[in-house]
Amino acid sequence: MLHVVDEPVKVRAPAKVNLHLAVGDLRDDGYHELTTVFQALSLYDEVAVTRGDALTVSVKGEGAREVPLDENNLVWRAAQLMAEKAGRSPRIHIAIRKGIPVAGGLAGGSADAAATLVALNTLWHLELSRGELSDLAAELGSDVPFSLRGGTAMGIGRGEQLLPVLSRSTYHWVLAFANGGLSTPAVYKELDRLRESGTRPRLGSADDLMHALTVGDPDALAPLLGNDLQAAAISLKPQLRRTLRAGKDAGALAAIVSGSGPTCAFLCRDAEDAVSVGVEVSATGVCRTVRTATGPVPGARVIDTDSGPDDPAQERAVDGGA
Ligand SMILES: C[C@](O)(CO)[C@H](O)COP(=O)(O)OP(=O)(O)OC[C@H]1O[C@@H](n2ccc(N)nc2=O)[C@H](O)[C@@H]1O
Ligand SMILES: Nc1ncnc2c1ncn2[C@@H]1O[C@H](COP(=O)(O)OP(=O)(O)OP(=O)(O)O)[C@@H](O)[C@H]1O
Repeated sequence: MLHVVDEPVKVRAPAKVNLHLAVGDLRDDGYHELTTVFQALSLYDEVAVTRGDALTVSVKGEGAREVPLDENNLVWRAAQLMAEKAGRSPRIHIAIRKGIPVAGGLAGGSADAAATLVALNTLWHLELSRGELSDLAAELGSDVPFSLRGGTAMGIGRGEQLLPVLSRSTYHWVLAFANGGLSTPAVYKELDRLRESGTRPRLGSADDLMHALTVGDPDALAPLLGNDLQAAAISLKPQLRRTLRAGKDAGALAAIVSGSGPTCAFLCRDAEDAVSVGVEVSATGVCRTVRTATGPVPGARVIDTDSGPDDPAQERAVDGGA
């Protein structure tokens, strides 16, 4: 699709949940060896890129005040990386509309970075392949290649090397956003500390979970969800226990911390159950707000200007939200 020069290129990128997150040993480079299964969710950030005089960033939406507007923003680094690759200067404005909570364990910053790569590939007519974009994505962060790809995929290495996963059917989720975020490095560090101070069980192989995904039955998938970072996230934010319990009590099939937390994700049997779980969790007051989402959905994609996170079919707040 050829874009008119001054028209913004808008890209929408999804949040993720780790259905399985097995954390191995700490490597010499400071990262942990992972075996993870990602699923992309219908909760989105939107990034609009236009030509400008200099590289500038603006942010609005969910948690916007906590997001840096300088080189500490992942989109800034994504723009610089693309500019280097293209041999040009990044004279652009990047407008981010956040639907994904900041530092929530849902890969919001990674979504924005992936969206920026896709947007600049279009704006500058670079025609980089998905593979080339994925290599650049891996330089920006471990979750960024998955934000680009979406769907359901296994991540190995530090999570950046993706392998295909066969997945049937659509899953229905409730996401409970917490007050405040958790720092990803701090959660990994806490897991190391917990492991040093006692034997903690480690998640086994993802084989059974992968089989359940090929069948597509949420009841079979639910008991197989697992996250080695969950204990560490709870250790840093003990109130997450109550949130997880509220999801189970409300009738969710499973309740897990998403990635490094503190967002909790509740797997539900169908769309109707998701709404009732969301309403009930919201009424308990254990979290800041509640959203329903489905997965898997595609990764970062250029969108038409008249659709996006406000599209009620894509992201819904649960009525009666806290
Ligand atoms: C928790 C997850 O979201 C699960 O998918 C990811 O592992 C985190 O991915 P991310 O936010 O893209 O993380 P990065 O920006 O690559 O790394 C941030 C920090 O998290 C820790 N980190 C991250 C990935 C990994 N495999 N091992 C780690 O120990 C390291 O301290 C690293 O310095
Ligand atoms: N575009 C961005 N959106 C949100 N936070 C950003 C962005 N760029 C940089 N940051 C910084 O990165 C930190 C982590 O943000 P992010 O929302 O990506 O966390 P997360 O969802 O927990 O990440 P992950 O699930 O990949 O570990 C924030 O506290 C913020 O300071």
